[in-house]
Amino acid sequence: MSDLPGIVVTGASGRMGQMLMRTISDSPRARLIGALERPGHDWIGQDVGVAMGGAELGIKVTDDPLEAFASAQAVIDFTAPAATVEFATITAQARCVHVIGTTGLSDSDIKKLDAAARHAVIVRAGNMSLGVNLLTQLTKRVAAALDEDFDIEVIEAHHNQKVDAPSGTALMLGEAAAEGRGVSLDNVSDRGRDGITGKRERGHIGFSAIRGGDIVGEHDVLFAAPGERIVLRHLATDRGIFARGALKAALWGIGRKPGAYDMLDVLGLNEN
Ligand SMILES: NC(=O)C1=CN([C@@H]2O[C@H](COP(=O)(O)OP(=O)(O)OC[C@H]3O[C@@H](n4cnc5c(N)ncnc54)[C@H](OP(=O)(O)O)[C@@H]3O)[C@@H](O)[C@H]2O)C=CC1
Ligand SMILES: O=C(O)C1=N[C@H](C(=O)O)C[C@H](O)C1
Repeated sequence: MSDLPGIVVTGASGRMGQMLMRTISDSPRARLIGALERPGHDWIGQDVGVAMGGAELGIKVTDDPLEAFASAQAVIDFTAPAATVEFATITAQARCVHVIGTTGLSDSDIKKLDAAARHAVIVRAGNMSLGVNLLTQLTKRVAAALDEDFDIEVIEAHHNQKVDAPSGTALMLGEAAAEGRGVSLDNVSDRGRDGITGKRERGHIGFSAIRGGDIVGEHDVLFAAPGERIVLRHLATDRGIFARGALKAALWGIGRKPGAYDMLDVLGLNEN
């Protein structure tokens, strides 16, 4: 039996679930030991390799998180807010690393995750790619360097199956811009403009969301002033960037002290 760290993937049949399982199975540094789906899903009881249309992997998809997490060193979770909050109480009991890519979490969900992080390592980010995490640092620096003559707008585009808006990444970029300006995003955020909205307020940070086709994920941070514009842009063309980031986070978290971490910690980009 291999002594590589054992990893469980939740939301196994999802776009990210399948990408994660392929990434882990191909990695020389980790092994896939479990795959979880919701009760009643067609994949329950099937071999996960076969369910994905490939060769047998010797792992049956389960709907029992307690059983699946018991022997895992890490759980990688890209599902939905209610599921992620439920899983966090179980990963905390099992003392395994919980890597969370799920977006659309409410403030109250995040409070519950922070409570679980008192007992277990949680690494959470709305985007696990190196490029976006670097872009948050650039956004913060540009926002700090410019005054409020520059209106900041975050524009994102995603596939037509995405259920939350603004995207987790757009919110990370908005937070970074607000931090650079020394303000709280909650006080300056403009979301979902429609109708007679009145003029744009100086100092506010706007968000716009496009949904269509199979767009993997595109984000612009626009700094617009009279006579000039700066655009910081990230284009994701392959979900492998998120899966590789999540696996890196899982391996980084093993053996670390309990706490709430993000990808800046994992990538060594944290300036604080
Ligand atoms: N942080 C990052 O880098 C990234 C984050 N994401 C985020 O990850 C999440 C998933 O995205 P994506 O893979 O595209 O979405 P999908 O809808 O393709 O996959 C989500 C999966 O989770 C499953 N699921 C939901 N609830 C449960 C549950 N209680 N138990 C087990 N499985 C459950 C769903 O099952 P069912 O279909 O039956 O509901 C589905 O298979 C989203 O929040 C997205 O924004 C995505 C890409 C990158
Ligand atoms: O749902 C997606 O697909 C993505 N979600 C994340 C987000 O909300 O920012 C990350 C990435 O953009 C893809």
